Amino acid sequence: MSENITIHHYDLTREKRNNRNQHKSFVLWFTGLSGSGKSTIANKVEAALFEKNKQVYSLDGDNIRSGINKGLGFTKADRYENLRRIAEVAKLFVDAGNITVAAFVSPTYKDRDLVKNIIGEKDFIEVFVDTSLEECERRDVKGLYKKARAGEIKNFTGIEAPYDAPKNPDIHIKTEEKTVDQAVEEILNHINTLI
Ligand SMILES: Nc1ncnc2c1ncn2[C@@H]1O[C@H](COP(=O)(O)OS(=O)(=O)O)[C@@H](OP(=O)(O)O)[C@H]1O
Ligand SMILES: Nc1ncnc2c1ncn2[C@@H]1O[C@H](COP(=O)(O)OP(=O)(O)O)[C@@H](O)[C@H]1O
Repeated sequence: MSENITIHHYDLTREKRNNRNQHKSFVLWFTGLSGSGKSTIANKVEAALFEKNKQVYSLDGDNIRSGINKGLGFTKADRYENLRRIAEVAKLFVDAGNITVAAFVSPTYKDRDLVKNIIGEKDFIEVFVDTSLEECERRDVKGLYKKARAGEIKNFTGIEAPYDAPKNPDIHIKTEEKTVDQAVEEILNHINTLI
């Protein structure tokens, strides 16, 4: 099948889009436990970039899991497939000239290696939203930890399923030591030369 597919090259390239936008396109990939603060920080980063007239788009977990990835659950294999598709979508958004914000638990080294390889290392900025399990559980924003502890949710990250903390993230946000606004500022400073 794939040997019969021919790739077409379009005249309107990513470089032309980046030139018109006057900034680079890349992925800010947020990883962390449920309730760590990924969505809260990602949302504010997106808003701040939009205010600066940047071309920016967020891939939202709920939309993805109820749309393109409907039917996938939380086994290792389903998470891997979930993240593989998200990475492919993110790559398209980067090609379209967007600063692409993606906030997904993406729990294992294997998951994040896959994502980085699909997107390409030079376009991938890993943001580790580092919040202890104890604090996430204390926040329990959606009441999911309580359910997981009661055995009502299987394979919950941090409880029954692993989370491999990134060893060398591009940006490391410790939310128990920083406010949301400080985290946003740190991320904007990091990408300053790209935007
Ligand atoms: N078993 C289990 N483990 C972890 N999380 C669970 C689970 N079941 C449902 N949820 C909810 O789904 C959100 C995580 O989805 P992701 O697509 O980011 O997960 S993954 O990257 O494929 O691991 C996650 O959202 P966030 O809280 O925003 O991280 C949870 O609300
Ligand atoms: N410094 C902080 N950074 C991010 N979130 C924080 C911080 N302090 C408290 N919070 C709270 O923690 C919760 C994080 O929830 P959320 O952003 O939905 O996490 P996630 O997307 O990782 O599941 C929010 O209620 C947020 O207000």
